[in-house]
Amino acid sequence: MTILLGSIADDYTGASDLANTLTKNGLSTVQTVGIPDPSLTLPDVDAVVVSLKIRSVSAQEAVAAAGTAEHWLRGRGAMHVLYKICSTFDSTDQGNIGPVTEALAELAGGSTVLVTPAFPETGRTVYLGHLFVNGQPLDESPLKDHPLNPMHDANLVRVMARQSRGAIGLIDLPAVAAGPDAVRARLDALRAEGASAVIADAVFERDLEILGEVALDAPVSTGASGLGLGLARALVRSGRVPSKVSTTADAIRPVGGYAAIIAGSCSSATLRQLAIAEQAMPVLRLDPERLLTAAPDEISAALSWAGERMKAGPVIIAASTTPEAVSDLQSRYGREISGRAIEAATSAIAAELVARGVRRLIVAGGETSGATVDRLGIPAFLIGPEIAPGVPVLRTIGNSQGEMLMALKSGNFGGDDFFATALAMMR
Ligand SMILES: Nc1ncnc2c1ncn2[C@@H]1O[C@H](COP(=O)(O)OP(=O)(O)O)[C@@H](O)[C@H]1O
Ligand SMILES: O=C(O)[C@@H](O)C(=O)COP(=O)(O)O
Repeated sequence: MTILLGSIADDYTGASDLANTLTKNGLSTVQTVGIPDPSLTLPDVDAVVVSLKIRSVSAQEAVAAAGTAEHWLRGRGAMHVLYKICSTFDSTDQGNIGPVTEALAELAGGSTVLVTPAFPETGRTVYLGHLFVNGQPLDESPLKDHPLNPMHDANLVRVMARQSRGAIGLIDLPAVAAGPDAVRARLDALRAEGASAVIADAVFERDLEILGEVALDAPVSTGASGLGLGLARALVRSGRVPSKVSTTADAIRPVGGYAAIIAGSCSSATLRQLAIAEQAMPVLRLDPERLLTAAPDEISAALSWAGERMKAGPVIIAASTTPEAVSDLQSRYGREISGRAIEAATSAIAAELVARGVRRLIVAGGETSGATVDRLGIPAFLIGPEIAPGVPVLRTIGNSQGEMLMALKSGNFGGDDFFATALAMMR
C-alpha cells in the first residue's frame, strides 16, 4: 500500500471526522487505531488516519506516540502528514498541540508548520488568530466548561505559544484571501523571524483550499477537518490522486444485531441530543458518583436494565450531565480521576453489551469513544456515509467480535436528532 496523505489524529472521534472529510473530498481513506499489526489487511487507499488517544496525556507521551505513527506513515509513502487536532483546539497549557507539532516538524527536517483548526461546516472559524465556535469566541462557548480541558483563551497564537518552545506567528485573513503566493510570502517572512509554527486565519472553505495548497509544500501541517478538506482538494487538483475503488459502499452493508448508544460527552450538543432521544427510546442515566465509588454494582445494574430492553430496540446509557454537576463531582474526586473512572465504566458497559449481541454501537464523546474502541480491541475502520458533518458511519475491520457498524460522535457534533438519524443509517 502506498499512500499520498498520512494523518495522526489526537483522538478517535477526531480521526473519524477527518477520515469522513478526506473521503468526501476525493481521497479513499481508512482509519486505523494506533499502528496496525502487520497481519491486518488494509484496503489500498489514498490516505490513512492513525487514531491515537493523546489529547490529554503528558506532552512527552504524546510526542513519543506521534513520532512512532509518523515513522509508520512515512514508511508507507506519505509525503505529507497532518496532525489532526480538535476544531476547538482542545488542549491545556502543558500540551499537546505545540509539542507534537514541533516534534513532527523536526522529524521531517525542520519546517515552519501551518496550523489552523478552522472547520466552517461545523461553525469553527479563525479570525486574527481568534477561534470562534458558532460565532462565539472560544472562551465564551460551551468549551469553557469542558470536563477535561476547559478552554479559557480564544487567542490561539497565545494558547499555542504557551505550549511551544519556538515563537508562534499569525497569517491573517487578508493574506490568506490574497492567495497561495501571498501566504507563502508571509510564511517565509515568519520563518525568517524564527517562528516554529503559524496560526492561519480561515473563515470560508476557499480559505482552506488556499491553505491546503500551501501546506502541501511542507511535509507537516496541523489542523482540524477544514485543513483536511484543503489538503484533499489540493491533492485532487494536482492530479496526483489515482482513481481507486471507493470503499464507502462496502462500509454500510447491514450487520444486524442489537443497537446501543453510550454517551460520556457532557457537551451542550450531546445533552440536547439525549433529551430529544429520550422521547423515543429508553435512556438510562448512570449515577456518576457510583461509577467512582461502586462501579461493579452500577455496571451490572446498567447491564440488567439493558438486557430485555435491547431486544425490543435501541437503548441509550449515559453518564453525561450538566457543567454544574460535572464540577461538583470533580471538586470532590478530582478532574482526571472522575473522567478516567467514568470512561472505564462506560467502556466496560459497551464491551459487555457487544458480548451480549450489540453489533451497532454509537458512542458520544472523544475520550469515551477512545476508551470503548480500545476495550473492544478494534484495529481499524472503513469509512461509510456521513451521518452529520464530522461523523461518518464506520465499519470495523479485523476485530474479534465480527463486523460491526459504529459511529464515534464528537461531543459537540450533530443536530438535535443525531441519534435517530444515525440509527436509521446503521442496519
Ligand atoms: N457525569 C460526569 N461527571 C464528570 N465527568 C464526566 C461525567 N460524564 C462523563 N464524564 C467525563 O467527561 C469526559 C468527556 O470527554 P469526551 O468523552 O472527550 O467528550 P467530548 O467529545 O464532549 O469532549 C470524559 O472523560 C468522561 O468520562
Ligand atoms: O475537530 C473536531 O472538532 C473533532 O473532530 C474532534 O476532534 C472532537 O473531539 P471530541 O469533542 O473530544 O470528540
